[in-house]
Amino acid sequence: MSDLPGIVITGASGRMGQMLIRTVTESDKARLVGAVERAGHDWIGQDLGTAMGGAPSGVIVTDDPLEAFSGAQAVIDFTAPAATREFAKLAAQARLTHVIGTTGMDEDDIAALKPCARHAVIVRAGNMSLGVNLLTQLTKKVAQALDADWDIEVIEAHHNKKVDAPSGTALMLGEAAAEGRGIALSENRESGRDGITGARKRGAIGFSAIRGGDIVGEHDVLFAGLGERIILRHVATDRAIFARGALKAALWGQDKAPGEYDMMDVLGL
Ligand SMILES: NC(=O)C1=CN([C@@H]2O[C@H](COP(=O)(O)OP(=O)(O)OC[C@H]3O[C@@H](n4cnc5c(N)ncnc54)[C@H](OP(=O)(O)O)[C@@H]3O)[C@@H](O)[C@H]2O)C=CC1
Ligand SMILES: O=C(O)C1=N[C@H](C(=O)O)C[C@H](O)C1
Repeated sequence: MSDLPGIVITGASGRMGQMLIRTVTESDKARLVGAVERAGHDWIGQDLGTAMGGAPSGVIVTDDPLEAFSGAQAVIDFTAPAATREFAKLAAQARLTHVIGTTGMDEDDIAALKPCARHAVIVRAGNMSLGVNLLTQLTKKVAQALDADWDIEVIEAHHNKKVDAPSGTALMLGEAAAEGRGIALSENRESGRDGITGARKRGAIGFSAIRGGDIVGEHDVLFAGLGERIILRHVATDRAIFARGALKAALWGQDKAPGEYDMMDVLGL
């Protein structure tokens, strides 16, 4: 039996689930040992490779996460907030590295991870790509250099199946801008403008979301001053960038102490 870290993918049939399965399967640094889907899903009990329209893989899709986690070293989870909360408890029980890409988690969801991080290495980020994590650092630096005469707006675009807004990435970028400016995002966030909104509040950090077609993910951080604008932009054209980052995080977590980490820790940024 190989001693490469064994990885389980949750939400196996999803857009990211399938991309993660391909990424882990093609990697020579890890092996795919489990695939989890929701009870009642068509894929349950089927060979994963066959379900994905390819050759048999030897991994049977299960709706029993605890069973899948028991033979693994890491779980990569891009699903939904309620599912991620449940997976976090089970990953802690099995002492796994839990890589969380799920977005749209509220304060309660995030607080629920804390006790799990006493037993599991949790790496969570709204975006696992190298490019966006670099952009986050750049955003913080630019915001540090500019005062509130420069209005900050985060504009994001995603495919028409996305269920949460602003995107996890937009919130990461907004947090970085707020940190650079030395303010709390929660007290300065402005989103969903419609109707007679009144003039823009000085110092606000604005968010706008576009949804359409098959857009993978695009993010602009706009710094609008008097007579000039700076735009920092990231364009994702392939979901493989998120999957590669997530696999890197799962491997990185193997020799770390339990706790909560993000992609900045993984990438050393
Ligand atoms: N951090 C990052 O870098 C990135 C994060 N994301 C985030 O990842 C998440 C998933 O995105 P995407 O793949 O596009 O979405 P999809 O809807 O395509 O996939 C989500 C998958 O999770 C499954 N799922 C939901 N609830 C459960 C459950 N209780 N048990 C088992 N499986 C469950 C869904 O099953 P079912 O269809 O039956 O509901 C589905 O297969 C989103 O939050 C998205 O924002 C996406 C890309 C990058
Ligand atoms: O749902 C998506 O697709 C994506 N979600 C993440 C987010 O909310 O920022 C990352 C990426 O932009 C794709």
